[in-house]
Amino acid sequence: MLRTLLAARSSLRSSRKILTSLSSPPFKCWAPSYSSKQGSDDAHETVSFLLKDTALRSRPPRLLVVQPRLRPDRLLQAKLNEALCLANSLEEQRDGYFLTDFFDKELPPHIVVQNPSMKGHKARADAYFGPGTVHNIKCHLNNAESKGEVDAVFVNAILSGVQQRNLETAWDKPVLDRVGLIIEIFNAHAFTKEAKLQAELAALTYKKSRLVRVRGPGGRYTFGAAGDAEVVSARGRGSGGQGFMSGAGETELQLQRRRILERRNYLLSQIEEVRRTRAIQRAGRKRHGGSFGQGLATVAVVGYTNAGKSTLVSELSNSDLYSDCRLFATVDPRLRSAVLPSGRKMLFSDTVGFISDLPIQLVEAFHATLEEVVEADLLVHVVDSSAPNLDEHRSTVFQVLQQIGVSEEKLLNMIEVWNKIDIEEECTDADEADKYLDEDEESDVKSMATESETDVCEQSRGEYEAMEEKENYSDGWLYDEDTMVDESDFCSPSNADDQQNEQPNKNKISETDSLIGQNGPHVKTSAVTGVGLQELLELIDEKLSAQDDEKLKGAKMVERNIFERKWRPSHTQEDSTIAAEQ
Ligand SMILES: Nc1nc2c(ncn2[C@@H]2O[C@H](COP(=O)(O)OP(=O)(O)OP(=O)(O)O)[C@@H](O)[C@H]2O)c(=O)[nH]1
Ligand SMILES: [Mg+2]
Repeated sequence: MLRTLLAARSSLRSSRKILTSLSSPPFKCWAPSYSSKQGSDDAHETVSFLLKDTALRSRPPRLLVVQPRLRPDRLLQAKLNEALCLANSLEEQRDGYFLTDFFDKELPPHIVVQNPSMKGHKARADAYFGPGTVHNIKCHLNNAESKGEVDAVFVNAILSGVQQRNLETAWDKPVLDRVGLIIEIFNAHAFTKEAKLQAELAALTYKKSRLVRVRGPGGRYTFGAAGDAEVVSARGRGSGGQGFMSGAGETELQLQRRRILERRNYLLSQIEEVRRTRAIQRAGRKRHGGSFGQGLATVAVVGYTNAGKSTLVSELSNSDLYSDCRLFATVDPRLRSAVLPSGRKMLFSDTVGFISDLPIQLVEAFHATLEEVVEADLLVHVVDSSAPNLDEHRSTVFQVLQQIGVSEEKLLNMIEVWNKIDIEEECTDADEADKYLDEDEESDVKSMATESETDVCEQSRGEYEAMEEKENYSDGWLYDEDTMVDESDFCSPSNADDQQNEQPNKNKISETDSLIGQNGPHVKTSAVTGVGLQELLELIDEKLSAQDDEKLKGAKMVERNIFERKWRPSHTQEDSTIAAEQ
C-alpha cells in the first residue's frame, strides 16, 4: 500500500514537473449519430461520445491507463506521466471552468504492460497486445472497477480500427488510443467557432478510418458497433425505383461514409472562410497594423504542450491568457500586442501546443490556425527545461514545424527559450534531500507495474486459456496467419534490454540538431518568476530589426537596379522596327 502511495506520489510529482493539464471527453468511434441537418453546428456535440452521457457531463470520465513498457525506465516514466496527465485532462469545462483543480485529481488507475513492438516483434494485427496481456488488462480493469467505476480504457499507443474494436469487445469498455484521446481533448477544449470546426474535422477524419468490419449479434458481418448493423436501403426497397431501375441500395457503411463526407464538406467550406478572413487580417496587419501606419510584426510562440507558452505570452504582453496544467489548455489561437525595449510595437501569437505522435488529422484540420505560425515574422520555441525527455520534445516540435511548411530560414532564425528554470533550480536544491527517496520510488514504480502484471497474470493464466476457448474476442477471422503470439506477454517481467525504441528518436534528434545548428537555448526564462523575460524581449527586438534591415537592403537593391538600368529597346523590338521601315 505504502509502495503504491509512494509510486503514485512520485508519478504525480513528476507529472507536475513535466506536464500541465488538459481535459476532454473520450472518443468512441462507432455508430456516427449525425442528424441529416448538414449545416447545423449542433453536430459538433455528437463528436464526443462518452461525454454525451449526462452522468459523465457532471463528472470527469475515469480512464484506466494502459502504458506499453519502454526502455530505458526514464523514458517509460516520462511517457507514463504524460499518459496520466492526458487521461486526467479528459474533462469538459462547465461555464468556462473545470470542475476540479488538476492537482486535486486522483491519479487514474494505470498499468504498465509488455510492449508488443519491442524485441524486434510486430504488434499483433488483431488486438495489438498478445492474448495474455489482453486478459491481464481485463483483470486490472475488473480490479479498478471494484474501487470505482471505469468509463473507458486509454491505451497509450496508436491502434488500428480492428485492434480497437477487438479490445473493446474483450474488455467490454470503450477504448481510446493516443490519437483518439488527443482529438477528443481538442474537441473538449475548443472554445471558438474556428477551433470547434477544426477539431470536429479532425475527429471526422479519424472516425472515417475507423469504420471497420465486425461480426454482428446475428453472426453476419457488418460495419459499426455490434447490433448497429443494418442495410438501410436494400435493392428494390427504399431506393426509389423498381426492378432493374432500383439500383443496389445503400449499405450501412455507405450511409455512414456519406454522412461523414457531407459533414466534412460543410466543415471544409466553413474553415475555408476562416482561412480567408485570417489571411485578410494578416495582410492588413503586415501593411499598416502599427501605430504609425507601418507594418506590425508577428512573433509566433510555439512548443510542446504545457511548456508554458501562454504563461510566457501573458507575462511578455502584460495580458491574461488562459494557462493551465491540463495538456492542450490552448486550442484557440490568440494574439496579444506588446512593446519591445526599442519602443516598437509587435504581436505575439499564442497557439496550440504540439505532442509526440501528434495525429496527422489534427495537423491537417488545424491548417488555418497553424498558418499563423507559417506566416509569422519570427518564431519563439518554448521548451520546458524541466522535462526529462526534453530532447524528444524539441525534435517533435521541429518535425511538426517542418511538416506544416515552416521554411528552413525561419527555423534557423528561431529563438529557443528554455522555460521553467525555476523548477530546475528548485530540483537541484531538493535533489540532495530526495536522492535516496527517489531511488526507492523509482524502483517502486517499476516493481508496481511488473508485480501488478505478474500477480493477476499468474493467478489466471490457466483460467485464461479456458476462457480464450469460450470468449473469442477477436472473432477468429481477424487473426492473420502472420500474426505472432508473443509468449513473453504471458506474465514474464521484461528483462530484455531492448534499446530499439529509443533509436528512432536519437536519429530524429541528431537531424534536428544539425538543422538548427545549436544544442542549447538562446535564453533561459521563468514565466512565473519573470527571470529572463527582458533578455528575451531584447533578443526579439534585435532579430526583428535585423530582418527589417535585410528587407530594406533588398528593397534598395531592387530600386537601384531599376534606376541604374538604361532603357534600350529589346532586340525583337529593334528588329521589328527595322523590318517595318524596310
Ligand atoms: N514553475 C513554473 N511553472 C510554469 C512556468 N511557465 C508556465 N508554468 C506552468 O505550466 C503550466 C502550463 O502553462 P501554459 O502556459 O498553459 O502552457 P502552454 O505551453 O500554453 O500549454 P498548452 O496550451 O497546453 O499547449 C501552468 O500550470 C503554468 O502555471 C514557469 O516558468 N515555471
Ligand atoms: Mg497554452
